[in-house]
Amino acid sequence: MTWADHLLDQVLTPATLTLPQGMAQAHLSPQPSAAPSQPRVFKLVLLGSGSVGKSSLALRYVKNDFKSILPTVGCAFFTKVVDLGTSSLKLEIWDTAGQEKYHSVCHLYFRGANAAVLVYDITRKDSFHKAQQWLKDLQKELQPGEVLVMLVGNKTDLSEEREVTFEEGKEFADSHKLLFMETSAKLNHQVSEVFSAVARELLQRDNREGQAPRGDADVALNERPAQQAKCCGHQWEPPGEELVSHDSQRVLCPVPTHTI
Ligand SMILES: Nc1nc2c(ncn2[C@@H]2O[C@H](COP(=O)(O)OP(=O)(O)OP(=O)(O)O)[C@@H](O)[C@H]2O)c(=O)[nH]1
Repeated sequence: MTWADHLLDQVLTPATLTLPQGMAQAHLSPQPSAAPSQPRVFKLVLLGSGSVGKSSLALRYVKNDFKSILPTVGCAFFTKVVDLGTSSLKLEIWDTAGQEKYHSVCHLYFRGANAAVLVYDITRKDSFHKAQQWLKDLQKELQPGEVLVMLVGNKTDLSEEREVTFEEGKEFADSHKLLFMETSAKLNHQVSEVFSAVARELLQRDNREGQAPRGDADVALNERPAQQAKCCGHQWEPPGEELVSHDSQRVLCPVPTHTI
């Protein structure tokens, strides 16, 4: 049995969906669209190799914290309301597992995304190449322009070990019309700027195109066509009973490994 099969087995067993204590459960019945007074909701997915700092960026942004985190299994889920002055929106941040053994599972999470942040570690060339591979995967599975993509080179505090120059990152981003920034989750350098830039661009696009956002995670997971995905020979459907959604909380979905 491969790791992906093993993970899917866990996903298909509702008993494994242990919810962190003290968190309310939100049932996955279809939700009405957000009322006009509610902030618009956008789904952002973090993609990239293992250990590049995806969870650390999310944790820094949502909780302004930096600490040792176990590798993500499956996906972790955060929400944050972003105040952009004249308007605000709610970002649902899906933090995917970067280890290669979870690669096929991660594809399940970028369905329905409004934005993807491709993260690499500036001290690891291989992670830069992997971010490029993720872009190809996104292009294969999504319509052009369907998802806003930002490239992020993390760990600028380790600049003496740098293997990817700023110019290389910028050049790749420009040639593919991606937003680009370098960050340090450790030093809290440019982290909120990444998410704010994505949020601002999403709002502008949404206003420009007059397109309704896809709604919150609960709704997204109940959209049958998006929900059904073939992976490793399985026809996969999320358990569908429960998903915890709490502002500024990290929730593991669907297979819990650790909570923050
Ligand atoms: N020096 C430095 N270390 C960082 C930074 N961001 C993350 N790290 C460290 O890099 C390691 C991996 O960080 P994670 O946030 O777990 O990486 P990830 O991409 O979520 O990893 P997976 O869950 O395996 O996909 C941890 O030891 C972090 O403390 C950073 O900006 N600078």
